[in-house]
This record gives sequence, structure tokens and C-alpha cells, in this order.
Amino acid sequence: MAQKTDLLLPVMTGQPVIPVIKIARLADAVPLARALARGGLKAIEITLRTPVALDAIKLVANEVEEAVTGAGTILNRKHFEGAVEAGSRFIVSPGLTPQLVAAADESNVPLLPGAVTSSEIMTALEAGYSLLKFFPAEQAGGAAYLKSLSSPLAGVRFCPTGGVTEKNAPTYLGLPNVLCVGGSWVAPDELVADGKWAQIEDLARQAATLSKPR
Ligand SMILES: O=C(O)C(=O)C[C@H](O)[C@H](O)COP(=O)(O)O
Repeated sequence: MAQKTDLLLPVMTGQPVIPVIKIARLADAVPLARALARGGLKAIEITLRTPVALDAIKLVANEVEEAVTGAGTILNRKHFEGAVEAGSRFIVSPGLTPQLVAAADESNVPLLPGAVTSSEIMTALEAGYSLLKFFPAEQAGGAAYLKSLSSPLAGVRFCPTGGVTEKNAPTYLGLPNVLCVGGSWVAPDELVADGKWAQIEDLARQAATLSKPR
């Protein structure tokens, strides 16, 4: 079995930034997803880092037609299956384990797993995974590190996430081995807590205009 790249590639190439969001209050999920989609960021990653995350995925998947709802912070089979059951259309993990590979093999929902070192990336390639999250991007070595992987590990394409901001995103997007970036800057906790949906829509719109030089 291999990565379902035909389902994952459109998510990674459809927009330059995938918002990584954390829902503390269930009632925020739908207006937040709508604001991001209005700004042009339809694919979103809802992290499983809060008690309401699975309910938030379910709500957004059911109620926000224009959104492509993904799940993040998927660490094991139980998370994977719960996120799929809730309606996730893609699954993101900070790493890759045999248990996750097995869960993904049994599912029609694509997995974007994380890798940092050459050995982790080669292990992912052996499992059939060439679209990877690079996490935590800034802390692990940033764009310079990622660029240096592009020759020996040609053929792998990344979504750097972790410490990526509106400022450094263009540098990542300029690399030959980067398709998109992930980041929480488009949905800051304070703006979500205050229900500032128009401001979030503006942040999304700015992020959506960042482009990969082609
Ligand atoms: O929970 C996960 O699986 C994650 O993906 C962690 C995220 O990468 C960061 O929360 C986003 O990083 P920042 O943009 O630096 O806030």
C-alpha cells in the first residue's frame, strides 16, 4: 500500500497555507472555518489537542460545505479512526509509526505524516510516503535545513509547519521541495476567543495570496 497522493496533492497544492487550528470552544468551529474559507483557505487542519476537537471536525464537515476538513495531532490508530469517523478528509501527524501506516492502509482518507531527519524521511519513503510534513520546521533547522535535503532526497515534497509565519512563509514556499506551509498565525487564539471573524478572514486572505514562485 502507499500514500493516497491523488487525494492529498490537491489539498497541498490548492492553497499556499493550511491553517492549523485549535478549537477550545465548540461554538467557534463553524464561524472560524467559514471565515477562513471566505478568505480563501478552504482546507484546514483541526488539531486533536482539545476535548472538543472531534466534535468540531464533525460540525465543520457537516455544516461548512466549502471547507475541506482535516485533522491534526494524530498520534495513533485510535486518533486516526476517530478523526475519519468524524468526517476528516485528510489526516496530519507530527510523525510516522507502523501503527499509523497500518491505519492509513485500511482507510480511504490520506495521511500526511511528519519527518525531519534523513532516516525518518527514508523510512517514510520505504512505506510509500513521499508527501510529508516537516515539523517543527523552524526549530528543526528551518528553510536552510529543508533546502539541503532537496538534492539527496529529491522527489519528497513537504509542508513545513511549526514556527512558520507570514514573514518566513515565502522563504519556505520558494524551496523546490515545498508545496505549502502549515501555520496557526491565520487563526490566533485571541482573535478566535473574541470572535473576530472579519479579522481572521483578512489574515486568511493575505495568507492565500502568498504564492510559490513557479
Ligand atoms: O499539533 C500538531 O500536530 C501540530 O501540527 C502542531 C502545529 O504544527 C503547531 O501548532 C503549529 O505551529 P505554529 O504555527 O508554530 O503554532
